[in-house]
Amino acid sequence: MTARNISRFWEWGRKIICVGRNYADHAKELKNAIPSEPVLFLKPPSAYVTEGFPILVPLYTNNLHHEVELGVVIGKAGTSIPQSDAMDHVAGYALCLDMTARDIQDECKSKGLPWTLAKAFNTSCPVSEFIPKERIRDPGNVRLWLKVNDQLRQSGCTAHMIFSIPYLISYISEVISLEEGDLILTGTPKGVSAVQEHDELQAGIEDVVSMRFKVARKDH
Ligand SMILES: O=C([O-])CC(=O)C(=O)O
Ligand SMILES: [Mg+2]
Repeated sequence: MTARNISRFWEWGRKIICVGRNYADHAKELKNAIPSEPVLFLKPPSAYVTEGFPILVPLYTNNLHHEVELGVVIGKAGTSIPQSDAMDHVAGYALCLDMTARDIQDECKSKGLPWTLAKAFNTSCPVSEFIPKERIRDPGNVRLWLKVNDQLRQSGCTAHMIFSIPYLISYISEVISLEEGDLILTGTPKGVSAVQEHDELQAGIEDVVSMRFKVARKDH
């Protein structure tokens, strides 16, 4: 058996831990309160999709949104990681989309139900190629952007995260042990909007990476 390569972390079957409402401008656009503690939810590894494959719109939504986010790939396992050691547990990054069935999420919110159907469906986590840690010197200060059919929809800077990457690693690992190959999605800045079948999404991290995905309707 060949050694597993972290640059294909999405094939490892590890956890995807997502942080919600980590940018005040996005919390505001959806009329949510600014959180005093991180809001967490999970996606299963079956949510991964890589370039060359389409993002599939679930049959039960009429309002699928894009959310561009910086993903942090864990390279060293840990529990109760202190903030001061947190960056030693990072192998690298990936640009990610947290695809969200907004109509279903709104329904879940109003009924007090979990967001699984809104956030965790197949292809709900498109990812870029793996970005080795050295290629982003300051992950707390990079610009993320997303275009739909060449129109800029999201442009935000990770400097505006409410909770920093070291804080998130420490906070999450207190509750959920982190393992090599896990991915943390750090939340989206403002500008989320609906996508339709045949749309093309392009997203990037300035000077570091860009990626492209088509949207397709799931077959019955
Ligand atoms: O659905 C939401 O608004 C929460 C979320 O994932 C984010 O803020 O990135
Ligand atoms: Mg999100």
